[in-house]
Amino acid sequence: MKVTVVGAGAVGASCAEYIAIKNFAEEVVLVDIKEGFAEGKAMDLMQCASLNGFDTKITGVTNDYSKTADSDVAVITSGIPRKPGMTREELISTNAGIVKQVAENLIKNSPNVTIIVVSNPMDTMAYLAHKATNLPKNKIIGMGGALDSARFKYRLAEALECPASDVDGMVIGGHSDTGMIPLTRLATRNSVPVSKFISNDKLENVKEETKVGGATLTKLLGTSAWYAPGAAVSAMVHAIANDSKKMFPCSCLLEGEYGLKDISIGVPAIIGKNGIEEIVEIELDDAEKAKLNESAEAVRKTNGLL
Ligand SMILES: NC(=O)c1ccc[n+]([C@@H]2O[C@H](COP(=O)([O-])OP(=O)(O)OC[C@H]3O[C@@H](n4cnc5c(N)ncnc54)[C@H](O)[C@@H]3O)[C@@H](O)[C@H]2O)c1
Repeated sequence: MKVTVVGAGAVGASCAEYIAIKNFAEEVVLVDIKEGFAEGKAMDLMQCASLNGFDTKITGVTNDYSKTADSDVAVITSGIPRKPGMTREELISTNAGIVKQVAENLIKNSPNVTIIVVSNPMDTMAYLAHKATNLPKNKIIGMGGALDSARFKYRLAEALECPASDVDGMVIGGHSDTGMIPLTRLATRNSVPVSKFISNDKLENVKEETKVGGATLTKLLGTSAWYAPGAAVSAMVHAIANDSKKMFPCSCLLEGEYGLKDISIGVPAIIGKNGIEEIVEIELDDAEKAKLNESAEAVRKTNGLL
């Protein structure tokens, strides 16, 4: 498998590193617009090969898409991240132009590529990638829910005072501080509803901490996070490479599922060699349905700024 990662910054490089460490891809091409930056990151990462025991070949190029030709998967992380106090939506004016141009360059060189969009505001950037490339809807996946769900599980494990591997949970909806919907009703610890272990107040707190998970880190770091975002993308790339049919909540173009149309937003989907193999429609209660509709309205408002 050949993977292109556009943007060799914090998230792009972390994603390339996790892909290499998992040792399932033949080649990762890092692309950046900053002269020499991707080449430098690729060289640094390749110097980990003998230490971390991987054979994946990582190369870096400055804005040369000919080197990305025939990629199976491309990850778009190019663009600016938020600074403390900013919302993801505020990045649209800079990132929309970058994502559109990058998506067009990618498909010129890899017409059969599956694209994973990471740049924010992610749901709108995934929608834009659909419009810019006209790829089949299963070939463009927005990464948000995989990360938000990992953050949800982290907060659940913290509240339950148990290992994260004991808990399961999912976040759907828009990838924004207000649009995320952590599904506390369905979260479990080894199949037992988490409400058996913690109070409703604590569960409400977990939900709120999850929603501002990115903002909390941005405040601490001065820029947005990269390790968990990189790990979340690499898990999705791995599912495509292995045709694992693993379920991730991710931003999918909806055509009537969940009663929504012409919008890319976070819902559970099966990920395999064809990208989105199937959108899974789970039964939501009335409150969750209302939240999803509200979240979709907010995403549509941001889409209107394109
Ligand atoms: N979806 C998510 O869950 C999630 C999580 C974290 C970050 N993000 C988003 O990912 C993006 C990247 O974040 P980061 O922390 O890696 O930022 P960063 O600044 O560290 O890296 C971005 C890189 O993109 C490059 N770039 C800019 N324009 C480009 C172009 N036209 N072509 C190629 N490269 C270009 C920059 O030179 C830079 O190296 C941001 O928009 C951020 O908000 C999304």
